[in-house]
Amino acid sequence: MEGTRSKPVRNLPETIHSLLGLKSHLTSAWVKSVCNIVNNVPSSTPKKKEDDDSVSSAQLQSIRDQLSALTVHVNDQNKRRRQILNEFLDLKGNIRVFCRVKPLGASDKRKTPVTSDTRNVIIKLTETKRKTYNFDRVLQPDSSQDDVFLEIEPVIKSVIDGYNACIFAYGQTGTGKTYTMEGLPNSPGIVPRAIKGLFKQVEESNHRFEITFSMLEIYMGNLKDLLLSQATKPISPIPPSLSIHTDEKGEIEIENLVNIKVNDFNEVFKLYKLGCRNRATASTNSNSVSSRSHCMIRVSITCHGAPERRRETNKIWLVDLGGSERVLKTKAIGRRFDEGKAINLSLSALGDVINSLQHKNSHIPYRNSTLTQVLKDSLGQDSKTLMMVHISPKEDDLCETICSLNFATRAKNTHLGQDESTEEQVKKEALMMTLHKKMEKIEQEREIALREMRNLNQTLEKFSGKPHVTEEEEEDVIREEILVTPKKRKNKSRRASDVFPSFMRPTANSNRRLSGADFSVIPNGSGFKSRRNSMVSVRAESVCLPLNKNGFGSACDSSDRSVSKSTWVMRQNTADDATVYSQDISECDIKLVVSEHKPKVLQMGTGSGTKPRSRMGNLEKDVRQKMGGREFSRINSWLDKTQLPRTPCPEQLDMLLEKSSTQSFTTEKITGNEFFEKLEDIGESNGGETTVVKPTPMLKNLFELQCLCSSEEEDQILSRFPNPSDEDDYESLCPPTLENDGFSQYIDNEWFGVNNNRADLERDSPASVSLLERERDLKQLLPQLGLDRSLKPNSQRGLAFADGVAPPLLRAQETLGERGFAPRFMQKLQALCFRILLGLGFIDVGYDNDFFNGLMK
Ligand SMILES: Nc1ncnc2c1ncn2[C@@H]1O[C@H](COP(=O)(O)OP(=O)(O)OP(=O)(O)O)[C@@H](O)[C@H]1O
Repeated sequence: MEGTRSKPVRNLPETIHSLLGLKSHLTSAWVKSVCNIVNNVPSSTPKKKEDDDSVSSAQLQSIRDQLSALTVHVNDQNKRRRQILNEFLDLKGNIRVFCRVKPLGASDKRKTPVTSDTRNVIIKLTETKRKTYNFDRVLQPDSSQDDVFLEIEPVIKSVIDGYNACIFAYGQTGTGKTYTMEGLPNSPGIVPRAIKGLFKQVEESNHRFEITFSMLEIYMGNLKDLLLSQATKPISPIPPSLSIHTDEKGEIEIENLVNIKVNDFNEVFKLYKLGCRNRATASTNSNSVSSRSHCMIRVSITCHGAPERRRETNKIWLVDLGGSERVLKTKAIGRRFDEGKAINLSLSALGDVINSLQHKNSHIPYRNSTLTQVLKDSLGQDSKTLMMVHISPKEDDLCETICSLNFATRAKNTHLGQDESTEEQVKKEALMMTLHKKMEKIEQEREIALREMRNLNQTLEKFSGKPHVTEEEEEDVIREEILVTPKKRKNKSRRASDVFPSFMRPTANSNRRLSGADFSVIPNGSGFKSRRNSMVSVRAESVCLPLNKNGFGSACDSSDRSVSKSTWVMRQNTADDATVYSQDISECDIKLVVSEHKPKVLQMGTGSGTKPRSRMGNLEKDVRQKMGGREFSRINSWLDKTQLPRTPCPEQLDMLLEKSSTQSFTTEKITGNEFFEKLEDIGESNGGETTVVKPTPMLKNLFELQCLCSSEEEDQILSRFPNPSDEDDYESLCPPTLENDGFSQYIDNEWFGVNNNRADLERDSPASVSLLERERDLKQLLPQLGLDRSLKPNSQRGLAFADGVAPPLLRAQETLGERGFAPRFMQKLQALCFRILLGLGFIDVGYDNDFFNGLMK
């Protein structure tokens, strides 16, 4: 800089000299032209900018035009692809039957009577007699899960194209149905691959899809929602009964079935795990964890504004059928026998339906079983059906294998296999190959177009700050707004109990049928409160079951009737019933007594004779579950409501930690803390300065967590804590005493480390087992929550916890200041802790004075 500035000074004489030398050139024309240049310099910059602006806006418009053209092009390609795929699947057959042969076990050295090639299964009946069964495809014992999915893929694509589809696994118990459908962690089966495939297709598509997930079970002819946690106690709320309906378009809808919107595979996986836990399995002679029911997964897909799709909303059913086997062979008795009978009856009905469809009969006997009623719109017409028949190559299983193969033969497309001449088959194969190639070409072109669209969108976003929104996407946003808004007004509707005399009010059962888990409240006395402000207790007062000689009546022989009349009741499994659950008993009559809960003033101390707050834990759970009902559309909130106890999931924790500004416990004097504003002025005034305790990150953030109860629930909980308007009313300031129930009896104070006298915790209760399973998670989570850092090295009763004892999550003693706060503070604190417990899902945990005293030490 120095150099450049001094240079003209140094060269000034030379410059003057040269200018003087040039003076002959300083004509008026020269001066004018220089002036022009000089004039143009300042004015040229803004002008250039204007040009840039006009160019970029033109560019933007051109990008938009290109995007619109590409959208049209891709839509067109989608349409063509759909047509070709449909043609391809038509040639293959809309109902296709595959056979999968299970590999022989290492210990099974005997010779197998089953041999196979890619299309045929040959059974050696005697030394001289062989029988051949042919299929659309035979998956031989060495076939992998990849090979299976390769055959499934076109069906998944057709689901994206708006067709209904149904893939089910059929076969004798233990032949690998669950292996094919679910697979193992290292070799996933059809269900995870299909769902992943769907999400991949959705991602690649230029449309917006909404995907929902449901999971149900047909057990003994009755439907059970697998996404609803089973009630474990007699007083738990009864889940809504499911019933099958056909809408005006002929689509099947299952009323009250939980249908949860899912955004990615992980969400589906969580729900799937939840559903599997609720499944009915038992040990049979053939399989130690045999499915005693049909497990059905439904994935529904909605896409608005895609006219090239067959339907706006369509679905795919993925069904793991119950194991078929001759009940004589299994020597099943009692419930096992009934289960086997029910499974066989519904499988036979399924075979009848498929056979009638294949023969294009005028009457299709859908109504013969619950299974076929549910699948009605996904079997036949233009739906894609794929049946995987599983057989065992073992000699011992030969009879079952022949039964399964005969079943499959009935279902098989009569136009395929041996009924076709070789010439016809070759012609068809060639045509299919051509179609396949065409489809591949279109897909490649589409992929290029989509990539280009993505690039253009990025450019557009860079220049204009917002992505290109198609008309369809705009419509979606508007539609979502329209759909979401009315939900908020839901609770304002009047109840039948407000309007009708008692004899006209719906019964508990009809309520359940009509409105899911929404129980009707019978007003008790004149002061009927709205649901928002009243506590409701629900319990089954009496249960009348039509017991026959064999115990509970089997519904399998009247599936039609049982669908509409089935009701749900919990009962404990009897010793001979090893089935993991048994919720649904047909034709039973349940009297529901629903009464309003009146909050009462509580007695101080644990030893009080009367415990007016008894069953409060359950009550809260009831309310939570009831409020849950079918209204949850978000998977996490659904899981929060259905899985107790649970810890915040890792994603929530990440979010929580990210949000957390303070990572360690501190006690300091602050004013106007946001957290305590929520608790109102609970601190003790101290010379004009409010002494409060800065909340721990965990407490603070838990408050914000989604898994905390809704404001409505909070109101209900807080209504149990009387407002101490009258300071002299010491009774009202007593902490609530919740009667221990369920697993809380095993953990009560030990949970919080207040009373360590009880060394021998019982570990065999299912509840305590699940709780202790959580303990491991919680221990791992503590460092993340910053709780471990708050420990004092010599703390006797700090946050350290003995092995095997559940961690004292909320015993953050340092944070809670000194003793001597007014009872009012105690009371508010209890309310807060209760909320946190509820948020964490530990609502069953009983707590009493000791807990709070320990907390305050
Ligand atoms: N193709 C296969 N390759 C490897 N293992 C298999 C295969 N098929 C089945 N198995 C194994 O055989 C066992 C029984 O299989 P699975 O539970 O899937 O049978 P299932 O037909 O679903 O029985 P059920 O009807 O009683 O539920 C499992 O341990 C499974 O891993």
